[in-house]
Amino acid sequence: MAEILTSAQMRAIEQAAMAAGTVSGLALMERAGTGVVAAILETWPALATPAEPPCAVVLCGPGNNGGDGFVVARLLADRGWRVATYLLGRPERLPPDARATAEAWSAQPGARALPSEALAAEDWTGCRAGVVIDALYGIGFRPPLPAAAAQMLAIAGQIVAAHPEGWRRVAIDIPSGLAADTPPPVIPACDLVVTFHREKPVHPPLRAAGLAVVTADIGL
Ligand SMILES: NC(=O)C1=CN([C@@H]2O[C@H](COP(=O)(O)OP(=O)(O)OC[C@H]3O[C@@H](n4cnc5c(N)ncnc54)[C@H](O)[C@@H]3O)[C@@H](O)[C@H]2O)[C@H](O)CC1
Ligand SMILES: [K+]
Repeated sequence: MAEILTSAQMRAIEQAAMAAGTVSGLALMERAGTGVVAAILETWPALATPAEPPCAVVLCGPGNNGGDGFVVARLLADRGWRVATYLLGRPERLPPDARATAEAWSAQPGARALPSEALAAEDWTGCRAGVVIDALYGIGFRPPLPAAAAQMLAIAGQIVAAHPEGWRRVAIDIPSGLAADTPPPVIPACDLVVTFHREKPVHPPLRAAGLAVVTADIGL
C-alpha cells in the first residue's frame, strides 16, 4: 500500500527537490501535465485515435494547479484537439511557473486562452467527445469554494450533461472544492482524478466512492 502524504509533506518533498537543484518547479509542472494527458489517454483509449478532434475545456485557477492545466491544454492541442482555457483571475497574478505555462500555451498558434467570464456551455454543444479539465485548485485550496469557481464548474457540468456519453470530467490533483488533507464531505461528479507522486488523505475516500484515482509519477 503506497504511503499517503499530507499536502505539507508533498510541498516539503517538492521544495527539497527544487532546493537540491535536482528539478525545477517548471519541470515538475510539465511532468504533471504530461502525466494527466497520459492518464486521460490510458483511461479512454478512443481519445488517442479519435475519428474527429475531441474537445477540451480547461478551467484554470489562480495558482500552480492552473499552471498544470495550461500544460495539459498545450499538449492536447499538439494532438490536434480543439482546446480552450478559461482563467479564473488575472494572468499577471499567476505564480511564476504557472505564468510560464500560461504564456507557452497562449503562444500556440490559434490558442484560445480566455477569461473565466467567457465560458459558455453553448460554445461546446457541437463537440460530441471531449474532456472538461478541472485545474482550478489543488493542494493549495482551503474551503469554501469561491462563487466564481463554483459557477465555472456548474457550466462545465452543463457541457457534460449535453453529451453524457461523450464528455468526461477530469480533476487535476484534487476535485476543486475539496481540501487535500481531510475526507471529502461530498463526492463530486468526476470521472478521473490524477494526483502526483503519492495520494493525499482526500483520495482514498474518493476511490472508495467509485471515482477513478490515478497517481502520476513526476520524478520525485
Ligand atoms: N512547482 C510546484 O509547486 C508544482 C505544483 N503542482 C501543482 O500545483 C498545485 C498547488 O499549487 P498552489 O499554487 O500551491 O495552489 P492551488 O493552485 O491549489 O491554489 C491556487 C491558489 O488559490 C488560493 N486559494 C486557496 N483556497 C482559496 C479559496 N477558498 N478562495 C480563493 N482562493 C483560494 C491560494 O492562494 C492558492 O495559492 C498542486 O495541486 C499541483 O496541481 C504540480 O503538479 C507539481 C509542481
Ligand atoms: K483541481
